[in-house]
Order: sequence, then structure tokens, then C-alpha cells
Amino acid sequence: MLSIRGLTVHHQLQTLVHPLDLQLHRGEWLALAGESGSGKTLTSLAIGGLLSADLHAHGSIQLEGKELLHLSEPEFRHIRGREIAYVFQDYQSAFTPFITIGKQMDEMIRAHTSLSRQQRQHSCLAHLEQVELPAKPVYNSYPFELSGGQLQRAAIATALLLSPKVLIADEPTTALDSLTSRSIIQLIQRIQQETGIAILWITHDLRQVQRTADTLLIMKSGQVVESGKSHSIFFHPTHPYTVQLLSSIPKLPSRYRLELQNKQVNT
Ligand SMILES: Nc1ncnc2c1ncn2[C@@H]1O[C@H](COP(=O)(O)OP(=O)(O)OP(=O)(O)O)[C@@H](O)[C@H]1O
Repeated sequence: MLSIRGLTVHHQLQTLVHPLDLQLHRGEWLALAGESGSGKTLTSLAIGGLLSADLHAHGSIQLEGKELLHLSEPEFRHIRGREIAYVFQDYQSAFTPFITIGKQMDEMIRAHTSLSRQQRQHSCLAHLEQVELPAKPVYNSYPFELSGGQLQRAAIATALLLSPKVLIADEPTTALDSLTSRSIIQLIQRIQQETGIAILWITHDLRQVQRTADTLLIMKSGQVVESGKSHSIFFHPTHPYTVQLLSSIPKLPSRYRLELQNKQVNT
């Protein structure tokens, strides 16, 4: 579905992302992981044509066979939201402060479709329900009236409004507490299973994607150092940097792990 070949990102003479290949299929969860500054965000922004003007991307980014890299901004605007949607770490900036969530969601549908007012409202409420929010109250709320977790759920609902094929989630849970973060990951996992949407999940923390990622791409200093099926990388990492990343995941003593597993089975 999404096929990236030889993608590079440059700033003047500096190469920030070295030739990168990535394949993301329908229903797949691919985690792009690595330390801060390794080039994860630049890679994800290049996909949606969101790189700042001082940065230049080369190579090929194809979505279902259509080359994206050299699209004009109006062409990218057509694709963002409809084909590729983003959820960012900074959920506060996903919404304008003094406009209700409902109005902002409605505007998103209005800009891309010719649905009637009633159809748009129906869709907004259905999507808020899909992310397990009390739909009507949240639809009528201002962003500052919601908690961080609720806002991020509303941002996810907005990202999904136009049924995109790919969801790019750039550290969407990093600013949330660990329980909320876990519930957001479970939510996206459920939506992925229900809709078949492909997920590109960006994280510096491999713990987050231990249970969800099908595929991993490990980046360091702008280069992919290891990629493959996540279970094989988790159990048999080959690059020393991957080993280092994995060793930073705290291991629970086995009796606690067992208790945790039993608890998960029973909830
Ligand atoms: N506009 C820019 N001009 C020059 N260098 C940039 C620009 N944007 C990003 N960089 C540099 O490119 C490198 C990769 O940045 P990127 O944001 O992709 O890293 P990241 O892996 O997403 O890190 P983090 O987890 O901290 O978000 C960093 O060294 C960053 O300083």
C-alpha cells in the first residue's frame, strides 16, 4: 500500500535521513523506533508533504502506486486526511482553542466532501463513539474542557473521519500518563482490526509496541540499522543499537509477569 524507496531528507549539504526503504501493507502496524533525533519524524513528515521549506526529500514514496514525493501542496492537501492522516504527540495543538470540537470536526468533513450538515454531524458523533468518548458532550465541548486523554481520542476521531488508508501516529501517547497511553494504544489496535487501516507508529520507546507492532524499523542517526518482523527483532536483535534499545526495557520478575498475564486474561 505505502512503498518508500531510497527516501533521503537533506538540509543544505547535510543528509538528515539516509536512503530509507519501507513497505507498509493494509492492516499492518509498523513501528519506526529510535532515539531522539534519529530521523523518525522527518521520515513521517516527508510522506505527507509536511517537511518545512528548508528541507528537501528525494527518492520515491508511493501510495497504492501513486507517486507522492513531487505532488504540489494543493494535491497533498487532497491526500492528507483522505488517504493519509496524522496524530501527533501534541494533542493540544490538534484543535483551535476557542472553537468546539464538533465544529472543527465538521469543518474537516465539509472541506473534503459534499455531505449534508446532518450527515456530517452523524459522522462526527459516530467517530467520537468509535474512540469511546461520550459523543454529544464532547462534540459540544471546547478543547480546554477535555482531559489530555480525551483530547487525544478526539484527535484520533478527527484523523479517522475521512477513512484514511494510513494513520501516521507520531509519539501520540508520549505526553500522556502510562494508563491513558496504554488505553490509547489498545484503542488504535481495535480500530486497526476493525477497519484494516495501516499504522505507522513512531516511538522512541519499544515497550509501547511490544504487543502491537507487526514490523519494526530501527533508526539511528538518520539511518535504518535494522528492520523486519517485530517478534524476530524482539527475540533475536542483530544490530548492537537494537540490543541497546531492547535492554532499556525494564523486565518484570517472572512471578509479576505471570500475575500481569493472568490479570489481562481476566479483564
Ligand atoms: N528544519 C530542519 N533543519 C535542520 N535540521 C533539522 C530540521 N528538522 C530536523 N532537523 C534535524 O534532523 C534530525 C532528525 O530529526 P527528527 O525530528 O526526524 O528526529 P526524531 O527521530 O523524530 O526525534 P524525536 O524523537 O526527538 O522527535 C535531528 O538531528 C534534527 O535536529
